[in-house]
Amino acid sequence: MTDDRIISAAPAPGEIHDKALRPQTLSEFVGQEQAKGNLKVFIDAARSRAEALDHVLLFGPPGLGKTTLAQIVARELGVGFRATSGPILAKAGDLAAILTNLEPRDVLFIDEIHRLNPQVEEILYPAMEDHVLDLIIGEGPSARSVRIDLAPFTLVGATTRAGLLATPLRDRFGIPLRLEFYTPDELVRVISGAARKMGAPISGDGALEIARRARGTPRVAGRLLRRVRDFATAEGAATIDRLAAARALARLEVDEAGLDSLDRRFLKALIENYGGGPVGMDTLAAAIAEARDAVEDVIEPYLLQQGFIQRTPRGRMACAKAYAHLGLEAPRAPQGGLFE
Ligand SMILES: Nc1ncnc2c1ncn2[C@@H]1O[C@H](COP(=O)(O)OP(=O)(O)OP(=O)(O)O)[C@@H](O)[C@H]1O
Ligand SMILES: [Mg+2]
Repeated sequence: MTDDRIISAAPAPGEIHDKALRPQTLSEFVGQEQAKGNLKVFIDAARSRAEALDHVLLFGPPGLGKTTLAQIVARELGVGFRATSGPILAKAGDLAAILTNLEPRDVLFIDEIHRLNPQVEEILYPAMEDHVLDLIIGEGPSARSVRIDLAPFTLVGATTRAGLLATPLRDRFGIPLRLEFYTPDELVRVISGAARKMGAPISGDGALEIARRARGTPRVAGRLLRRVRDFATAEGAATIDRLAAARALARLEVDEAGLDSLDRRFLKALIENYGGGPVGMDTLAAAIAEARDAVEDVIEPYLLQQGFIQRTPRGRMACAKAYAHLGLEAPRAPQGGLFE
């Protein structure tokens, strides 16, 4: 299962520390400079006009800080925060109940908004556009529709891939923001901040060692930090330095590039079973016995971003870097059609 991985970007059940480590303000939120810069302008403008902020869509791979950013938006606006998620909202009435309870300018956060049921999505459209709810009361010939006015509110939606949203829904977000993978330097700041909050002394090069292997993802960085700290405690080390971090990460089977056994299994299957591709995602996911969604959300984005694999119209292909990483010889470019 993907979620058992130490470097899985999905939250583990009972990952309680996450909350305490969450940055509380925009200035405390590391990285994502472009998204943050734009957001700050729009938040300041909405505040000064005492209006609800336009609807915000946050998209990007898991664990990059979508939930954290949504909470920060509410805090910076000085308004209330309500959180729910696509799969939880089973019936239109569930969403209606939440919407009618919002105070003016509140932030409603809907995580996994690509998983809304179509009936729920339908009542969301007029709510987002005109701040009204159109409900049908009764059935058959006696059914009638009633319109309820809502307080102006801000919907913050989060999804791993904006392409999963229906176009009419996507178009109703005035502020779409893509979150990017973090650089190792940014992750060093995330890790140092988290270590300080945990009361775990860590050296600069210790933080860098973890950052380099955290797949550009703060949630992974936080999880690795906690495990590395456990190893350091067991060894009686006062400070987490580079060597302590490297030793612990080796024991966790996270390699130099931040790939774990599942990533390596994916690359191996692509190269050894399918000659480096191109091969379809369904075939590949089946080859490593994982759900296609999990592979597309969790494994693939980082491998793509790091240039281990390439997406082509005919399927996924291994790049030279993947062969090199696994210590395999890459085929020559003309025959193999290999990408650099
Ligand atoms: N920019 C950041 N600076 C510092 N810490 C961060 C940052 N972004 C995320 N984190 C930390 O990483 C963890 C994961 O963040 P968060 O839960 O917001 O991710 P997410 O994008 O909502 O993930 P998912 O898509 O899985 O819901 C949290 O513990 C949070 O404190
Ligand atoms: Mg989240």
